[in-house]
Amino acid sequence: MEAIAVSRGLVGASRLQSFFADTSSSSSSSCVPALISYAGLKKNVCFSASKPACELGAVVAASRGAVVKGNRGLRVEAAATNGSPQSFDYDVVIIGAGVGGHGAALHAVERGLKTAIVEGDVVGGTCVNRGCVPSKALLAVSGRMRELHDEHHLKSLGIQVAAAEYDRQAVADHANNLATKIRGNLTNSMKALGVDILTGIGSVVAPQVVKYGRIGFADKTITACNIIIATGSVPFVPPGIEIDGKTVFTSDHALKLEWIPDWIAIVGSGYIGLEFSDVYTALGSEVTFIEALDGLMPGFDPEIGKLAQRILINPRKIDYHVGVLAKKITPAKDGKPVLIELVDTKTKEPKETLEVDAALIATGRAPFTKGLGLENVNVVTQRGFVPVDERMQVLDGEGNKVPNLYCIGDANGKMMLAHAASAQGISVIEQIAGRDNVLNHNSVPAACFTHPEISMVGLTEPQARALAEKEGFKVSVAKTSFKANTKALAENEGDGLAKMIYRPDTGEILGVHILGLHAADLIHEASNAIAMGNTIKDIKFAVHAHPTLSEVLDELFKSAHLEDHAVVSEKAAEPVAV
Ligand SMILES: Cc1cc2nc3c(=O)[nH]c(=O)nc-3n(C[C@H](O)[C@H](O)[C@H](O)COP(=O)(O)OP(=O)(O)OC[C@H]3O[C@@H](n4cnc5c(N)ncnc54)[C@H](O)[C@@H]3O)c2cc1C
Ligand SMILES: NC(=O)c1ccc[n+]([C@@H]2O[C@H](COP(=O)([O-])OP(=O)(O)OC[C@H]3O[C@@H](n4cnc5c(N)ncnc54)[C@H](O)[C@@H]3O)[C@@H](O)[C@H]2O)c1
Repeated sequence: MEAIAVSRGLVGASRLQSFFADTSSSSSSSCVPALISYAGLKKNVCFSASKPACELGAVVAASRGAVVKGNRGLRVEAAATNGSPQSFDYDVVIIGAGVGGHGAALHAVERGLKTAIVEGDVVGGTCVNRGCVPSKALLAVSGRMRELHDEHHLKSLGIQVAAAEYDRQAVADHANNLATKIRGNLTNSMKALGVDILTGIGSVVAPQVVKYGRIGFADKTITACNIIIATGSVPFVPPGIEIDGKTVFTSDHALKLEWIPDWIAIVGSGYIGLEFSDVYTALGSEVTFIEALDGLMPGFDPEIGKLAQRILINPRKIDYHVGVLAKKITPAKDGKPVLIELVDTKTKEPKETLEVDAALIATGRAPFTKGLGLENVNVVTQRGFVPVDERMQVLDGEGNKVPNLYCIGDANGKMMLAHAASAQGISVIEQIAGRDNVLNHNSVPAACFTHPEISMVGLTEPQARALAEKEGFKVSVAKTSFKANTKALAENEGDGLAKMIYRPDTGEILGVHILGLHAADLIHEASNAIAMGNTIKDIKFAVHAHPTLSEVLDELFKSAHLEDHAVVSEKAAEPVAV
């Protein structure tokens, strides 16, 4: 047997001792036998199909005979393989350098894993270049414009300003410059930590083998103990809609802010539609929403959606058509406007035809997984999404885990948010490093950066009630208004609501939804509580500085009515030494 060294992954000596002390042996049909030795101890192991060559949080192979700092002497004597390479160029190779891939890469280095990231376009992916970052730059401008144009609001604070104007190109430059800056930050952070950034389109050509290079000329091959797919998503454009990038466009084009249409139809009233309606109306456009479902913002908690309609839609130059699909959209041509043919969503009967200056298509996103070579590892995508289990481990056509292959971020469709992609990446690296980790997606917050903002975590009220009915528990709802908050009133921003859905018997927080000033920042007290498994009884005695917006949540937790046995938690009742 040929000896190969264990690379990088630093495993504590005590953990190694207990590993060798454990005499139980594992076996499976796809067992890969190997002899591990450390400080005179020897153990026959079986690298299971689900974790071949990645035992002990250490990663087997890489440079033969290399001495590894921290695990000097830990050796694996020839783990034979089942078609996989016997040694690897990298412990982890990530395909796609968006926020998901970036988060995974940084954490992999922290865990001592040799890491490469393959990027076919520019570092930063959607979020940095065509998503969160430039859109928030535009929203920063729309927030200020909105305030400066709100004479009533300013007067009530005693402020007078001359009419505010904006320079479209300068606003567009702000968004573009910010994306460039953040892209540079991401690239530098990976380079500084020693992540190899490999340029080209990557694909999986065999288990633990990645090819990359120019499209059609992918001629470089690397091997990896673990592969993480993080290839993200692209705008989904329904059939019948013709994109010309000028008068009919997606968020990819809209973020460049090449012009401000007088009248723009926004197809889809989800996150993108809502955020862009905030931008366009602040910059002077009139907006018409076209929404397939029966109400605007169907993804939000219905009560928050209704309030959002009162605050973010009705007072603005926005009208809407709901329950209709944009069946056909023709770009403006030869002096003719953009034509939008609407049909009833349910009956498909033709409704009216709209004539507008521009149309933004914000009807969701499609996974970017074509050409990834997933068929080489027997993986069948579902509507393009890569099927994964709760640990982001890729599942094959028969529902079995594909060893050493993970998929994170938009490409798996679990939760299309930047921080969710990154959190999934970190969770995967933890597993690769030998620490089991399952991300609780119910604790992942989301925010829509309108003015004011909307944020949420966990279940909506209808979702919670459906679950309660199925599992047989009671649900209660607590609410607090921004109108009762001193800081919000000092800012003259009393419009808003915080709502918590919870179990009165246990104090478990099922969901929190906020609409109001800085809602996107406020949500973290609730999301962290859910992530940590804290109940209302644990946090209702926590002290909040006065006067702050965070007192909105303080009031929310305090106003919950818990059943007697749930009121005093052990933690809260513990005497505190002074
Ligand atoms: C307008 C807009 C605003 C948004 N705002 C927010 C927000 O405020 N907050 C939020 O949380 N989320 C927001 N999102 C969503 C967020 O951008 C995505 O959830 C996030 O970018 C997903 O990250 P990812 O790493 O999975 O994929 P991506 O960011 O899409 O990155 C994937 C990367 O993989 C590369 N790639 C693809 N295929 C290959 C291949 N075969 N080989 C090599 N490289 C490949 C791509 O070039 C890309 O760089 C927004 C999205 C949009 C469109
Ligand atoms: N602040 C943020 O976190 C943020 C901002 C922007 C985007 N995103 C992410 O990007 C993703 C895409 O955003 P999005 O707004 O495009 O999608 P979305 O899924 O949030 O909303 C799409 C909306 O379009 C409607 N729709 C779909 N097809 C239609 C049709 N043919 N005609 C009319 N209406 C139609 C849907 O009913 C839905 O309301 C989301 O998953 C979101 O998580 C997040």
